[in-house]
Amino acid sequence: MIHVGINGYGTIGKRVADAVRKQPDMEVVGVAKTRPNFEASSAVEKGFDLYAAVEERKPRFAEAGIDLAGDVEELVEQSDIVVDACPSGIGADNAEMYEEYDTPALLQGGEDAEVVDGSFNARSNFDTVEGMDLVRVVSCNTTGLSRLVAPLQEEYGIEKVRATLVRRGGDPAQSGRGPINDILPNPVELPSHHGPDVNTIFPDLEIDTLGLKVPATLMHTHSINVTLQSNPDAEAVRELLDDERRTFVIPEWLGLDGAGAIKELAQDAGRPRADIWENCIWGESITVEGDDLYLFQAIHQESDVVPENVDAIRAVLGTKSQSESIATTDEAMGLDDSLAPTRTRD
Ligand SMILES: NC(=O)C1=CN([C@@H]2O[C@H](COP(=O)(O)OP(=O)(O)OC[C@H]3O[C@@H](n4cnc5c(N)ncnc54)[C@H](O)[C@@H]3O)[C@@H](O)[C@H]2O)C=CC1
Ligand SMILES: O=C(OP(=O)(O)O)[C@H](O)COP(=O)(O)O
Repeated sequence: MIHVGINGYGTIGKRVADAVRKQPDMEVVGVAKTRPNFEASSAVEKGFDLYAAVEERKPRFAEAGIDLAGDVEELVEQSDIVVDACPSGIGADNAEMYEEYDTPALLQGGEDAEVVDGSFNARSNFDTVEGMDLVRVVSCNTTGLSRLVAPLQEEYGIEKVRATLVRRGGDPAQSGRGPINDILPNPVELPSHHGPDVNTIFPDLEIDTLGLKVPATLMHTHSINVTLQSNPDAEAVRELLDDERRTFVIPEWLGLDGAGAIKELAQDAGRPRADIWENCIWGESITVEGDDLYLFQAIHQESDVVPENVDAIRAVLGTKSQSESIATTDEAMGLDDSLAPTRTRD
């Protein structure tokens, strides 16, 4: 059994904790929280041991009637690996603690590439992180781009990727974020961090990325142009992408016109928290003009990195091969249960 600690139990941390708990080869040691809130309450309800991330705030847990199993340092010491899902920048601050206890850790996409020994995407570079102390699971958008690049690169070769990322303003519970009535170039300078981040996974790839932020909370949407090194027809590209494990090529008949409908489908399919772990690629958008491929895809920012974190645990510890790990993760999480009966998988 791999003993996994989760430090930071918010949007990403709570999802990773649930996914890790479902794995046949993993056990959640506990989760660290800074304060008692609704997420601490649900962690207790789920039976996760709670550890205090900030010593001085321990009395607040006692006042809320929440028992603590210890301090975050104890969690780190007892864990074979820690998934750090703290807000951007805090993961880098925590690196010293992980080093002190000689516990490898996964940081998230909000951290800078320079902070870690390597960046990770299960489909693209699983074998590169074994034995590393500090690994970054790249951001939701970067994960979505990497999953797309990997099969296209292998099958057709890529001359250049140009991606415009229409980013949700905040997650549904982040009531303080925006914009609420605007469309912002964000960042206004090129490239956005996503292109250089994709290059931490594919060092030699030519890629330009532009970002916008819009008043939406459900998903990001990508407008993609890939100049290929060969000229496949659109149907071949559709089949290639449909055969990937963590992509969902949306058939036209489903009538999914946007993120709202996709989330509704996930809810109807009984997905936990209506999560969509796959890239959602509109089948009709897949178009090839000469050697230029175009498509639209939607990315569920709160959950696409969750199976990636699970695979990164095994990749760092070297306990399973890439294909074994991805298959185990997907089966345990229910990712193999397609959102709609559009394909069969071996
Ligand atoms: N929310 C998203 O859409 C995605 C976020 N990420 C990345 O994941 C990381 C976490 O993001 P979210 O889960 O969205 O943030 P969040 O704010 O929802 O959750 C972070 C949690 O960590 C807690 N925390 C704060 N300081 C802490 C400390 N010192 N020790 C332990 N816990 C602490 C917060 O109270 C909160 O519960 C960031 O690097 C972010 O860039 C990556 C992909 C998507
Ligand atoms: O990793 C994410 O997005 P990103 O790939 O645009 O940085 C998550 O959606 C978090 O982004 P945020 O920094 O806007 O909360």
